[in-house]
Amino acid sequence: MDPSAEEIIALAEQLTQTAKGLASETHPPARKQQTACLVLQAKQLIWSVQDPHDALMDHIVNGYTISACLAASKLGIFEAVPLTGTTSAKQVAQRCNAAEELIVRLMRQLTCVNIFNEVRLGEWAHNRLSLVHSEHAGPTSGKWLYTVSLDEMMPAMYRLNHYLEHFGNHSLLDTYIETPHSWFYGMIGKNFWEVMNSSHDRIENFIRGLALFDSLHPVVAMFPFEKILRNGSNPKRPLMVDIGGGRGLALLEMRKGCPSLSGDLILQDRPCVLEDISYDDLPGVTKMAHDFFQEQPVHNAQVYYIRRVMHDWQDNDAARILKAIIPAMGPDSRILISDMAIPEPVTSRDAGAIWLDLMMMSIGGKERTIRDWQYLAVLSGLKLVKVWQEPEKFGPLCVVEYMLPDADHTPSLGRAMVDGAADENEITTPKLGPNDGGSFIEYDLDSPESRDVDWEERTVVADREQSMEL
Ligand SMILES: C[S@@+](CC[C@H](N)C(=O)[O-])C[C@H]1O[C@@H](n2cnc3c(N)ncnc32)[C@H](O)[C@@H]1O
Repeated sequence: MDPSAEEIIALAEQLTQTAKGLASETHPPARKQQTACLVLQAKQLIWSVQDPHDALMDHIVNGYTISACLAASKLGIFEAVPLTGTTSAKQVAQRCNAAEELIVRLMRQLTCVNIFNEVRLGEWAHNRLSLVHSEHAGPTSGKWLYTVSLDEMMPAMYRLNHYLEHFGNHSLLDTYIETPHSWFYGMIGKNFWEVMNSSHDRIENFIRGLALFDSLHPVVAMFPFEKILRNGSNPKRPLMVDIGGGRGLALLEMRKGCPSLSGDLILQDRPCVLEDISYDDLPGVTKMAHDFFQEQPVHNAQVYYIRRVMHDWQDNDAARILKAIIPAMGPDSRILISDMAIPEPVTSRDAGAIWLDLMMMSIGGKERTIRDWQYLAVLSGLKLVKVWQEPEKFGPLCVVEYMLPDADHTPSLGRAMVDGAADENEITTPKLGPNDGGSFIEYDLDSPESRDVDWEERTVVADREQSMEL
């Protein structure tokens, strides 16, 4: 079980090689990738050599670090320490209107995990790991991500074992109103949105935090809209309906990023969400109150777009949302779902995203694997054309492309991207033979091995396939 000296040396040498490569790399995206690789290799080295009890202790420390971070954030400690220079615990205590001893004890915990430097006894300065928590970091501050992910959502999931003890081990997966989240906040009988809307601060903080996730979840970069929609584009035909579109930011990105496409952009959401959005916020976008469980009123749009919505819903309700769109679809209309496709099997490099599935579990939702997206297509009576995914750029985020089962257009573009040989006109308007079935290939639901995995070591030994073509 314990690694041999040779294995440890090999891991350390691998790390040195990656560090040397990084030192000579100047291209920012490549540097980012190499840095991620270096961090993963460093973690692998630690996991190999660390005493298992020490590793367990690290998890315990993490739990307490989180509570120290949240309390520090609430007290304003991250802002009370100046951007440059140092400050004493006494000054921080005065600025935060809190007891000095409290400040010292919280900052000690943070200092131990390299959030803040204690430059002299009782005197602290920011470092790169503390600054990101602070409003000093401007719009990229992680503060609001923390507020949503940890302050609002985590306490419920942290108590999952108590929830299961109370409701039983077969509960949770078929309810939205008896969830860990609604239970923790004493609002059994209310769904997630009702709990969120129960306080103005709560929903405000949530929306603010969610907005930060926007920059991590692009629209135009994840699907070749202009290439695929070009031939069907027509000023008289709706271009895109953003269903459950929130504040409509996806549509703004679409208009800006795809200038060659014409047609209306329509934002659908609940009336209370749309009320707050002015015309100036969303120039050129039509707002339309619509309950997505009711039949879709906009017919023959090129795209029915659904981002970060389906993961709120379990399969039967997710299928209801999709079935409500089907009667409105034209022969070449597409449903594009931008969510996540959990890699199977997961590995350590997926940890930065997989936690979202547990967060969704706490409110009765779920993230899906490609097989789950396939299942949802069958349940809804749709054809899964392709799952667009570029793990190196966007991790497990993906765009799932559904069409009507007998759709007369399918995007062979994906294949062309792989082959690099097809003529562009052929690509966008392929004519299929009666049994062609488009790019719909059989997916073996019993075999999750979409990655080449060394099961002995449980490490990925080859790159995950990009944009899995189905
Ligand atoms: C997580 S947000 C995603 C918002 C947006 N698509 C984005 O990516 O920023 C889920 C959205 O679904 C909307 N929603 C929830 N139930 C709905 C319903 N029955 N009909 C229409 N929209 C609904 C919510 O109001 C919210 O804006």
